[in-house]
Amino acid sequence: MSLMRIDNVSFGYGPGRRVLEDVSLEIAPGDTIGLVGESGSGKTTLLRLLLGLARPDSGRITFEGTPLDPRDRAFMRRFRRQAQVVFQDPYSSLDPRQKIFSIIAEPLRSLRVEGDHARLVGETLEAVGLDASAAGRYPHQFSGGQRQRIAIARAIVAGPRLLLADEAVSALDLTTRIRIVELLERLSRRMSLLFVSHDVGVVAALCRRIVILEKGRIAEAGETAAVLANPRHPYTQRLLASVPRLTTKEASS
Ligand SMILES: Nc1ncnc2c1ncn2[C@@H]1O[C@H](COP(=O)(O)OP(=O)(O)OP(=O)(O)O)[C@@H](O)[C@H]1O
Repeated sequence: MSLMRIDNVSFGYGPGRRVLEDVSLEIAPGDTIGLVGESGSGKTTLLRLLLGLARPDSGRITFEGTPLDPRDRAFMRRFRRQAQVVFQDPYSSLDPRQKIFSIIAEPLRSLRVEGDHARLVGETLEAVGLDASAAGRYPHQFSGGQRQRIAIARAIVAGPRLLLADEAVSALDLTTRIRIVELLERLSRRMSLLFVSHDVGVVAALCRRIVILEKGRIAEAGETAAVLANPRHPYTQRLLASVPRLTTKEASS
């Protein structure tokens, strides 16, 4: 069974222009999918719908076969434990007044996860490449890349099956970006990953499948290597032509 499905979803922020039009997408357990498109193509909007933060005007979104319904609080709490998100900006996404322990443990508290939170936070910090002692410090004591590791730790601490990443490496310098992509690659071996990006190169390095969004519609989708080797849609061809050199998985490892 698929982990998450979007069937024929359309959405607009108000009457008038549609932001997403007849979008269908299936996320299987273990999938790594790159969602690519120019600014304004609707990537973040699709992510918001997937998280249940907005509801489609038409079509259906299901998680493990159950339709997402923000009014069903018990289901949404179970769903939030299974699907977590990392945003672009590691500076604004962490509360500067809270210690790292409190930031990472927040989903454990709000999702009422049982168990030893201190142990879980320590293990998760180590899983993202930070020392467990980081728990006692504040966000300003860390670099941008380290903050993004902290944001990733908060997203994975409750053991989600799906990680959604919205431009999660775009704000980082090149070396840090490669390290965080490597971390996401490692994590993707134990959870599904939907990686939203305008950077085809990073998607080529990280994602087995690629979905290309153009003005709210899926222009092309398939195995990343096949789509990039033989782009059929003119939009994909243009997008690829604008990428001077792709960073392939081999080249970055
Ligand atoms: N809250 C909102 N209210 C009204 N329109 C919005 C809202 N959020 C986004 N839009 C519009 O919806 C369209 C899609 O925006 P969205 O942020 O989903 O695109 P995106 O592909 O993620 O872009 P970017 O790469 O720049 O983040 C844009 O035209 C945008 O102006």
